[in-house]
Amino acid sequence: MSFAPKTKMDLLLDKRLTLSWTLAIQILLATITSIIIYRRHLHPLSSIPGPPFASISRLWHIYHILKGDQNLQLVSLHNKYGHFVRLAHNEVSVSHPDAVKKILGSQLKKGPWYRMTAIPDYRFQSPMATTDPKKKMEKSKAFASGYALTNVLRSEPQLDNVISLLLGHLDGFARTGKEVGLDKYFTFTSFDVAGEILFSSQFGFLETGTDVGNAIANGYWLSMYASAMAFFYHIHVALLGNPFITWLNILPYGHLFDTTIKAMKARLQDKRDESRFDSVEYWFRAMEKHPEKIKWRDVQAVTVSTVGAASETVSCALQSFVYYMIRTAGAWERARKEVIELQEKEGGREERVVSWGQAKRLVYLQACLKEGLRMFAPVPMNLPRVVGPEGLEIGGRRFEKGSILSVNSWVMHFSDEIWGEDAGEFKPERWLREDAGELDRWFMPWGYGYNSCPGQNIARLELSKIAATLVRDYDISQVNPEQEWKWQAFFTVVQHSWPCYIKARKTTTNESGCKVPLH
Ligand code: HEM
Repeated sequence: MSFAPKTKMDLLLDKRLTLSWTLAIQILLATITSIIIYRRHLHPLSSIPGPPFASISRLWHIYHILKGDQNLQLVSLHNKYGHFVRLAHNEVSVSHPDAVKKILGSQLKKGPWYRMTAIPDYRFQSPMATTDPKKKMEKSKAFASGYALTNVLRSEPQLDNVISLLLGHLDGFARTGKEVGLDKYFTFTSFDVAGEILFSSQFGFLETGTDVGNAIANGYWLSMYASAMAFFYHIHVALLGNPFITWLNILPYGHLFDTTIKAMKARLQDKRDESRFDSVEYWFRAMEKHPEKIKWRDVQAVTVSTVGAASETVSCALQSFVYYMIRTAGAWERARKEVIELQEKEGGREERVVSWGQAKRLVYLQACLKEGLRMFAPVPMNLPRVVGPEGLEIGGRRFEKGSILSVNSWVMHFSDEIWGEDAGEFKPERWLREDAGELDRWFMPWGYGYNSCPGQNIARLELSKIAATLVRDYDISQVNPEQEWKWQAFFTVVQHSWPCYIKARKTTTNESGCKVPLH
């Protein structure tokens, strides 16, 4: 290596290099400053109040997504600023009572955020990932039969089998008196139910009593990643959401994806005759009937996205039901009395799982489930729509083409203006009042409008049967009744860390003379 002194030419080059670096940094700083000034003071949304940092970038929102408290932040910001909060430089969160109808109930294009829901990569364009309303509705229509309640009810006996596996675990905890993490068992159940209803095959969580392949634990990180990276879609595609990564099969939801695709492939090949009429069967038939419209990849995309959409959401709703019911004096007993009275009249007490035919008619229980969904909506993210060329007026404000307006179920569900001063309290009775029908206009755990949850009837079926069976056959109490649960609000919000004790109500005496659960 030579250390020869620098020539004049070298020094000149060094100087030029230093100058060009300085210039580059100055240009960069000037650009950033201009962007900040534009977004803060000149942007069409600049008059909307909100956290100062949110008005200049998406990073304020991302920070709270990663922290897991985006929903509560939004609730308190709306309490402070009113109907409109600037959530990011290009997005306004709206809580005006007309928001649900005017924003979600219209046919505005979905925000670019939804593209992220193409799983495992951008080729898998499910209806959820499709942002154009017409295309999205056309796709959804093609798949609607797989979610129709009358069709899904053909699988009720299989659903009962999965629920019985859950009850078997609960009986085990009742027998030993050990504490149980209901979050874990409810999530196992919702995944296995999804597999059973969609493609007649469970993931094996309940059968093994374990998180097979760590799929659910990994889902936590995936949900965090997805909810933040959705705003940097192109980086996501470059990093993970591309065919190469799919081919490498290294994504952490491997077990869920593999089981789903394996079950579907097996069905396509030779096992189709043995299968019952589950959702995938409807979709295969639609594919055969309209090969020009529905391709094999579309069916894969819909099935994979449905597994994701159908699982943690249901677990969250079930946990919410149990948590609020056991913390509300007299609620569990009242719901139990309702099931027992109905079954004394009609029979069904000996059935391991309460039937849908009965569960759907339990008025108080249904009100409790609904109130649980209001208090703890499983999807805590703002649902964004893009204002079209004609602009949009809401609450006396006009928004121009291209503005992103979004509605958050937590914000709507905690609005005193809509629900009254007791908005923050679990009160199932509000759904039994005469004006309850009115309240439905702002009840949006399923979203609202053309993009609302297509699986809501399946969810109600599952939730009603499990909830009715739990209140009838078990007593549940928190290990520490004072302790609040923990949760993080990413793509979905899933609670954890609220251990419970469980007692089985129907007992019998075993050979050793001990009382054990009857089933
Ligand atoms: C308590 C349980 C559930 C809740 C609270 C819930 C809620 C939601 C919400 C809020 C959305 C998004 C709406 C939007 O972006 O505007 C959604 C989408 C979706 N949900 Fe559910 N869901 C639940 C259970 C289910 C179940 C059991 C299934 C299927 C069996 C399902 C299938 C889907 C699908 C496929 C989508 C994407 C819809 C699309 O864009 O086409 N969900 N759900």
